[in-house]
Amino acid sequence: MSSETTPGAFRFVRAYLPERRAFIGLLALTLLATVLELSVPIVARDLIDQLTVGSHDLVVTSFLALLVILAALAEYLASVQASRMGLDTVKGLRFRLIGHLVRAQTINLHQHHSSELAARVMADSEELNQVFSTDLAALVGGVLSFVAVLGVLLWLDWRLTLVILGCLLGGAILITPIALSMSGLNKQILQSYADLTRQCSEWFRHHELVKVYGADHQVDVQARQSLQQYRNLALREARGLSLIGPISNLALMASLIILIATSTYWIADGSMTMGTFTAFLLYLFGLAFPLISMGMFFANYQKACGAAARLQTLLDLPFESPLKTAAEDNISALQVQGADLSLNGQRILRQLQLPRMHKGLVIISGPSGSGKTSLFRVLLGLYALDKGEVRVNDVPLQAEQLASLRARMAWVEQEPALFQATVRDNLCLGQPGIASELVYQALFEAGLEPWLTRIGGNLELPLTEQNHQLSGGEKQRFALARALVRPFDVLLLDEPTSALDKANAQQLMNKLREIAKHKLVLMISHDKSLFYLADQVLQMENGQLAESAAVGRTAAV
Ligand SMILES: Nc1ncnc2c1ncn2[C@@H]1O[C@H](COP(=O)(O)OP(=O)(O)OP(=O)(O)O)[C@@H](O)[C@H]1O
Repeated sequence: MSSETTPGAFRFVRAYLPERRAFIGLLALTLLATVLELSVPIVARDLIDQLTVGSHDLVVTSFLALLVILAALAEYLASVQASRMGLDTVKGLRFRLIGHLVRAQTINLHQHHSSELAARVMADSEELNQVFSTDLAALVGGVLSFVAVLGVLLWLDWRLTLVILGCLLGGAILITPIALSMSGLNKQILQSYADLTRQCSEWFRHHELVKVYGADHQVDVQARQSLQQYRNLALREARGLSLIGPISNLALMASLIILIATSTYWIADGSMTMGTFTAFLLYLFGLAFPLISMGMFFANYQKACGAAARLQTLLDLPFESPLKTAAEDNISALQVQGADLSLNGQRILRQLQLPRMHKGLVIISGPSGSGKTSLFRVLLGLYALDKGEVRVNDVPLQAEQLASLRARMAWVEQEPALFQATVRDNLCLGQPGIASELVYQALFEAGLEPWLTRIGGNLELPLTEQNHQLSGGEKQRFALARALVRPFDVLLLDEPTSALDKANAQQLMNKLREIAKHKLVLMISHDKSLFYLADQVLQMENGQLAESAAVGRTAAV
């Protein structure tokens, strides 16, 4: 489905709606509640007619009390069932959205702010929850009781019924355009909410920068503007929704006045009993409330359609590869042939050729912006090439092999990304259940023994969002430890020594040389003093390989 089409909210959530059984349950409970509620005025009429002639039957009174209690119980159960259905629906939808977004193509995700995506997954879907829980139950009950009440009223007095119905339908007609305007407005409100969430997240995440650069006043200005914009949109919506109540009340009041005026006349001339009048009064609400709930459903459904359209654009983001579990194939050789890559109209890699590599330490160097990190992303399958191929074990890499490829690769990013999670969870990413001994070993191998001692060897220590528990260099080594925890054939390191002092850099290089005896280690570095340790140095320039030099080591590549 294209992002331009607005899917009906029903069509959009169809896949996540609960089983038919749940709907039948809701319908049965609502039907029961409606029948019980509709029986109350009839029994009340008999009781009042008895009281007006001075008699009183205890059985009728007890029956009426029982009906009221049972009606309340059935209504309660129907309401719980509706909430359960709404919550299950939104749970399924959110699960699909989260799963889709973590598997969507990296390049598309780069266009969105993570907080905005999070806000959309949670806030937009909440609109659908409202419609498919409370409103849906009210609608089902409303339609049932509307039809039943209409039948009873026509039987009691058809002329009066038609007059009252006319007043109520007039109210419903007035409400319709208000409801219809909700879809577009709600899209704007949700976008404004997502924008605000993104801005807040940026301000709070970079609060130190904001303080040091005295940008707090700038934040004030932007915050005031964004909050005002959100408030104005929400107020427009509130104005629309607030009209529904008074219009409904007006229609109800007009009906009531007509009902009382005509009934007084008929009671006086003896053609209507007090009991029938009371029943009519009670049933009037049975007509008005369903109409109000239908109006609310209609308005909220329009809002939900706006939310569904926004969420559909997220589900339209293409997947990076078909979902497949990783196979156990080892990577014995890696090569790049004629790689072309453009991002946002800019050519990043141009006919790049990388020699066939199988083990050893290869350093990739070159000026800033020459495409080294992008090359790593290509090797990891995060960026898809426009032309050319990555060859794994001498065969062109296919999208469906990505999971297998990644299962044999370990990546140490340029700016180590750490989760706000425990040390263990950060290190065992994608490898839950790894023994603590292996985690400690990876930390030792990455040269983090002193840090581990400082935190008392506590793998359950939670890292904060800003990861202040680690220095810049420690973060780099922590990212290396995360890579070393997993089994791999190829280790990709993006400037791993940039934040290390000489001693730690030397220690890291010794470790990499050791690994390179059996595995392929690709390392991006600007540090020429390390080149002598490499088996090969590849020099990149302007998205191409400028130079390739075998250095006097084992020359295993
Ligand atoms: N997702 C993207 N969207 C747009 N441009 C991108 C994207 N990723 C990388 N680029 C651009 O590609 C070019 C190469 O970036 P890359 O990070 O690969 O360079 P690099 O050689 O690793 O640089 P450095 O040594 O400074 O880390 C840069 O100009 C960058 O702006």
